[in-house]
Amino acid sequence: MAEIQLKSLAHSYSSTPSDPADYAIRQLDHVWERGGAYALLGPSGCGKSTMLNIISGLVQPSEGEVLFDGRRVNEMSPRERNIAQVFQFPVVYDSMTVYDNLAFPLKNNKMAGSRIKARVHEIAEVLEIEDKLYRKAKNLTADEKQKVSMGRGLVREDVSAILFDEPLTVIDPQLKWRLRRKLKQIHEQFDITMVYVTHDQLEASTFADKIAVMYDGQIVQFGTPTELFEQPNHTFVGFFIGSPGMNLIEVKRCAEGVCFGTTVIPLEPWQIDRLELMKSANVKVGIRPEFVELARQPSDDAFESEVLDVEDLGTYKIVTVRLGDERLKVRQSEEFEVRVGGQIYVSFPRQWLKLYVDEFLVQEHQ
Ligand SMILES: Nc1ncnc2c1ncn2[C@@H]1O[C@H](COP(=O)(O)OP(=O)(O)OP(=O)(O)O)[C@@H](O)[C@H]1O
Repeated sequence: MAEIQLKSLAHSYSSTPSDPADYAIRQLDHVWERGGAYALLGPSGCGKSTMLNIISGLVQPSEGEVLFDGRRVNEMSPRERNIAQVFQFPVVYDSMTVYDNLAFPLKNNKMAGSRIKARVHEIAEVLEIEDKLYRKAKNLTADEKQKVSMGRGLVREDVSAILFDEPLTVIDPQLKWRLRRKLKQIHEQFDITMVYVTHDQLEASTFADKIAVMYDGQIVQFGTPTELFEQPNHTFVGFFIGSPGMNLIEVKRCAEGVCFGTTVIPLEPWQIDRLELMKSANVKVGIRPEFVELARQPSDDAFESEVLDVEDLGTYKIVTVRLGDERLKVRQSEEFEVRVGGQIYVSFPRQWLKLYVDEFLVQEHQ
């Protein structure tokens, strides 16, 4: 397994890129550490597959370097890089048995017969396809074929990394959860560098120790699921992670902090200091629905608002309130009694109120 470093990497599918929008990957530096379990999370078209294909060597980056353990691999073929890649749809040899499909990459590497047998059985057991080993792949269901496809990647002990490109798309929803857990277990057992591409936050956080969130060809944040939730570095991370996503309000500077309409939101002194140094007019505040507080009685730091909607989700409620012209989502416990059309008082605990300038988080220590 290897540490994978992307150095000043950028990629455009156009031969004459002239502005940032022509790039599928905008210039970035990133390190996937040796043995880590990572997810690459982002919406359709943000550049996830392009990044994976650059790592595996299927795509040559137009700028920058790919280094495995410090060694440049740009000129190396996928085979020379020794990367296993599992795609969205199964890649199996239909006419071969499951056993032969799994043994194929090992035979290619001239592994001894007895070791091949042991390894194929080990992986088949982990993936729960031992009873299918001597069936022809063409007779398997789509789920089973994808398990074989994953097994073909996992079976190789010597790989630099395993890259998964939305591997559970064809898998039945019931099985998806189990397979995700399985992959995590396999990672713990074999300690291989794994990068898992997905647009599903749940899939990313069950599999990965750290998640790289991609947006518009950039990695906007690389952190643990908790960091992405509690301290989103970019408004996109706030919006994309969480259900519902972060409340984001466009604001203007004013004496005590920032304001929208007649609502003034006080800021911490360090936030005011930082804001003074920044010229941009693109200023937002963000707060997650989980951290907004609601009360039936007024208080000094609460704003009067109207309840627009209550969505009961069984174990909790999502309350929509109107504050000025803004609509905010608030997550409340099932027991919290609230009536549509009623008055309610909203407050924003300071530690959870985030300030964004040009979509990036303003931090105390930058
Ligand atoms: N072979 C190609 N030629 C030209 N443009 C491409 C090619 N492959 C991808 N793109 C473009 O590059 C951008 C990034 O695509 P990419 O497939 O890497 O994103 P993604 O995040 O993996 O999306 P998805 O989840 O839909 O697969 C998109 O605008 C896409 O249209």
